[in-house]
Amino acid sequence: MNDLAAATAAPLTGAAAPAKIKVRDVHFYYHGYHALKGINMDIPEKQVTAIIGPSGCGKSTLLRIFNRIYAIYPKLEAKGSIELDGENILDPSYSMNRLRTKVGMVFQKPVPFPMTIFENVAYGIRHHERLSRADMDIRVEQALRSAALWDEVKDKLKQSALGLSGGQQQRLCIARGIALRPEVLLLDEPTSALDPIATGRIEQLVEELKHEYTIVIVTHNMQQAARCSDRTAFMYLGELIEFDNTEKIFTKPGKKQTEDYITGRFG
Ligand SMILES: Nc1ncnc2c1ncn2[C@@H]1O[C@H](COP(=O)(O)OP(=O)(O)OP(=O)(O)O)[C@@H](O)[C@H]1O
Repeated sequence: MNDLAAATAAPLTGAAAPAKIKVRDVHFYYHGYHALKGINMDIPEKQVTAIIGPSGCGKSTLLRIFNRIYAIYPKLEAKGSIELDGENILDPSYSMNRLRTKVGMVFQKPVPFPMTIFENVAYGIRHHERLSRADMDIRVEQALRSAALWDEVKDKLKQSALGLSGGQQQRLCIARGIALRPEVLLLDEPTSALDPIATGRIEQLVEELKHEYTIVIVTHNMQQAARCSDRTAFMYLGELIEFDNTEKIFTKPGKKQTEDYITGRFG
């Protein structure tokens, strides 16, 4: 195969992993404001994809489309298609309930519910499934273990989640997301409210979770993207400028705008 044929045959990701999510010509409008302009990308399965770029470039908007959270607000509109395992999640016939079980989301600021640690995790499960008490205990323990929080909370499951530290609260929110057994985990600046030790713990957790989940993380922190992602997408003014292996983006970016951003010349 010559170079041109090889390049044509290669998936958009250029990565070995198959695409879990295929984004095709996605545009997004906030009351007419054109916030995303024709995004095309393949998010590889069971890898970590980081989205970076200056403030206001559309990172969070793109992430939020992956679970259609914008649909709860009137007059916000997405065009194009986002295929999750081959089905377009932007199609209104794709049920929100189904999407919630497949795609979990963790926000910038951990917001535990004002209830016990156990109930924080069990609450979402009850919405989707009927489990016996024993099965629920097992599910909650599994989720807390996966979020690397079990050992710290196993003796105080009946205490309020509001008494946990910020880093523990964020891991609890991750446990809450994992409890529904999603396939994709969206993390919107999950460590920006945390100290360096708690941040390190979450980054380590992301590294562990990627063996089971497809992870997309929005971060302002370029070192974080470099440390914990396999692929990095650089966005600017609503456009996807470059999307490649993280190492390449940070050592040999293909576009000048990417280079200017990662070398701190703007942003
Ligand atoms: N609810 C909204 N209504 C109107 N415009 C919005 C709304 N949310 C975001 N925008 C605009 O859409 C653009 C993209 O915003 P978005 O929050 O996705 O950027 P971002 O890259 O995540 O920024 P940051 O890094 O500051 O969080 C910005 O110009 C922003 O002002």
